[in-house]
Amino acid sequence: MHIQQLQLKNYRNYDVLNLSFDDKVNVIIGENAQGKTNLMEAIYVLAFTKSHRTPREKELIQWEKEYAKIEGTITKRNQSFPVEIILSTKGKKAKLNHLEQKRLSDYIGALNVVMFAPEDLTLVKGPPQIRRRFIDMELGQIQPRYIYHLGQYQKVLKQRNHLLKQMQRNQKQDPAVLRVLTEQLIEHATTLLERRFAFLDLLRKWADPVHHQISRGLEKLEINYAATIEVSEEANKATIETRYLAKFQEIEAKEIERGTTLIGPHRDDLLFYVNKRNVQTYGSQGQQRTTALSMKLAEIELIHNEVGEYPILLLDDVLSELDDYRQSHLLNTIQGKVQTFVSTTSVDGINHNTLKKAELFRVNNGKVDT
Ligand SMILES: Nc1ncnc2c1ncn2[C@@H]1O[C@H](COP(=O)(O)OP(=O)(O)OP(=O)(O)O)[C@@H](O)[C@H]1O
Repeated sequence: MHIQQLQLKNYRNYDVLNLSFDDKVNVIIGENAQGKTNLMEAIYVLAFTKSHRTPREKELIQWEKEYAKIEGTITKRNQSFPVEIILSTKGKKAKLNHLEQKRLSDYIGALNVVMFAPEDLTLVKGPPQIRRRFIDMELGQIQPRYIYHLGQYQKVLKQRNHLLKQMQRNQKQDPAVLRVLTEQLIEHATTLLERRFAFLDLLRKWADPVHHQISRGLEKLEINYAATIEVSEEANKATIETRYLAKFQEIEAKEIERGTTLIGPHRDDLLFYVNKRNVQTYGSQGQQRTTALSMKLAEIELIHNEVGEYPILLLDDVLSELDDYRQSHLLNTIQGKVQTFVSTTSVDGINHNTLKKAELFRVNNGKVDT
């Protein structure tokens, strides 16, 4: 799939922008703070309805303006269709084929995007929420129903945490209410866990050969899911539910004492092993980078396999962070089949042929010259 056109209005430092893209490689070049990431971010928002760098959507609207609009024309399975996101101080609207979608989960998935930015290099070493976010975003874009379940889980989690806080403060609360919320939480937690296990199975299938190749055959990558209950990935729904229930009963007093929910998918993590050693603890910086790159490349193949089309790849200021070998591997892999956007302050040191043939966009203070 690819994005043919992009129009922005009041988006970050862009007043009005109207661009047509090459369906192979587009290089966004400019000095610091001119709007390169803003442009990449706009494409990301068009896919996910939210930014990769801030949860505060107000920041996306140009200062002093009431709303921001991102419009795109997407080509997928040989058909072109418009997509649109409108952000305003009152909320957010997502339109597909000019029709407003009631639920964002009905919109997400229309456009598939894989973003690779310097912060993704911390996927391995960084805090667990980075890895949970990775699973949630990537799984969500191939299975929009997952986003719905995630939303339901978060809603109940919030209510349950609120209740536990009240119980912690010795405010009179009916323990039966806690039991009801626990049951509801378990139901959604089980669905999330089952879907995450299935996703991981797919991810491994692609990540393992990719990693083997980038490491020149020297490394074997394994990815494990660390859940807050003891359960195998093959476990069925009933078993997962039983394990959650038993654990919640075991830790009830502790949860009240702490005033928060201590187990569930919101506390799970991914563990990466290279040649049987944990990369988070023992991996060199190079191995951690290779692992992060393997995950991104695996995602591209996974989406291709699940959706039937390659996603759009956004490489935001990340090529210069990779050494020549990893850079070439990445560019060779995507060459000719993945519409790619590369942002950079300079093309010096990026010698790959793919970039020499790319369409250039020069960004200067919220204006773009082609
Ligand atoms: N809501 C907003 N309204 C207007 N301008 C904004 C808004 N948010 C950010 N900006 C401006 O956008 C610019 C930053 O753009 P961006 O993050 O795309 O930089 P960049 O070109 O990617 O630079 P770098 O190479 O340093 O990452 C800054 O000048 C900032 O002041």
